[in-house]
Amino acid sequence: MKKEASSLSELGFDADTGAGFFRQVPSCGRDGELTTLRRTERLTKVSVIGAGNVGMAIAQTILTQGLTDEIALVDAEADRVRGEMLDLQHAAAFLPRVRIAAGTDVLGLRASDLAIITVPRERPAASRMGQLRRNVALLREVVPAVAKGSPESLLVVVSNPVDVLAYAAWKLSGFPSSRVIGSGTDLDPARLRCLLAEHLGVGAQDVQAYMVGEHGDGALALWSSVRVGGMPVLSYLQKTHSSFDAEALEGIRRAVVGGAREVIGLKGYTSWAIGYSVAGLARSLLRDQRRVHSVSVLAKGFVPSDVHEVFLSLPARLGRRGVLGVAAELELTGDEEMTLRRSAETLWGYCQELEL
Ligand SMILES: NC(=O)c1ccc[n+]([C@@H]2O[C@H](COP(=O)([O-])OP(=O)(O)OC[C@H]3O[C@@H](n4cnc5c(N)ncnc54)[C@H](O)[C@@H]3O)[C@@H](O)[C@H]2O)c1
Repeated sequence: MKKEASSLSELGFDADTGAGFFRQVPSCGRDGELTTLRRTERLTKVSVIGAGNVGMAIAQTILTQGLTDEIALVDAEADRVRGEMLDLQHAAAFLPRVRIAAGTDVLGLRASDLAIITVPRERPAASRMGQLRRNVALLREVVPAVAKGSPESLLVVVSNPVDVLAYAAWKLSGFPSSRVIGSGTDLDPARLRCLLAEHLGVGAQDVQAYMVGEHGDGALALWSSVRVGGMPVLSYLQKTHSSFDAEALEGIRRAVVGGAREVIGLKGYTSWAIGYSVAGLARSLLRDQRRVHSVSVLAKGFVPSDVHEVFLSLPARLGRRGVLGVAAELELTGDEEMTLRRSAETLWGYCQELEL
């Protein structure tokens, strides 16, 4: 495919960066000399590895929310990633200045503050373990390269199965666990919040709800955390709904965790909601917001289990240095505690088989 120029220097103009267009201020270094900038002047860089449906939804949400000065896209498909870069650059013309670059080589990535992993493509496999081995084989290429080029970076893993892949990324990066996060169940309560917001006639942002555990079918709703304006929603539903029981709650939970499957069945993939979820994580991390998100973190010592080193979603405080803390106590029923323990043990089985 014929490539059009993406910069004036590609059309034969000297690289200028405004040197002649503006008069130089004596005390200020030349544009482009980013390595000489003091720490307080340094720009923020987010890298997105995998410029598919999910990677691009994340990149565009981060762009429109003004969370970074630079976005680097990496994808194995050269035309696709260049097309996405150009499209996003044109979109950026409507927004405050952000540099957008793209390439096919993860090894070319340098000095990211946050690297977001959304590879590979989800493809059916004969078994869950088969799929895991295939995905981990790819992470073996990608993660060490990211860690080499951006040794101080925070790492957010979005690829599924996210809990096991976050564990793999932690092992393969050699980073402290506080700098490796799986997007986990941050997204999972979105549908619960939408359903409750509609039922109660409020905005979904006013519905506070957390889910924990394994992302997907095994996610547990922390019912006691579901509140609107500080009011407990569960006791309200109990009072107003005649056949309200554990089964009704499980029905809601299943509808919530099945939400993504329904979207995939209808449009082939999910993108917008995960885009907003991960942009929210990026904001908390890069802007040191110290907000609490339910994300996949090293759960050692935090879940009722003897097994070690699994990544599971728990409410965690996120800031510029990554995971700053994990919920010390969860209000779980005996059954929920059992489910969490079972998830931890199953995930640990997979992690051990991967021999990382
Ligand atoms: N955690 C969550 O809540 C959540 C939600 C949605 C999707 N996902 C996961 O996100 C992942 C991506 O989904 P998608 O719909 O964007 O898939 P996609 O196929 O649209 O995008 C994947 C991209 O990865 C690229 N890629 C593959 N191998 C590569 C390599 N070696 N180097 C660089 N790029 C490579 C492909 O070219 C493709 O563009 C899947 O694992 C999916 O399950 C997670």
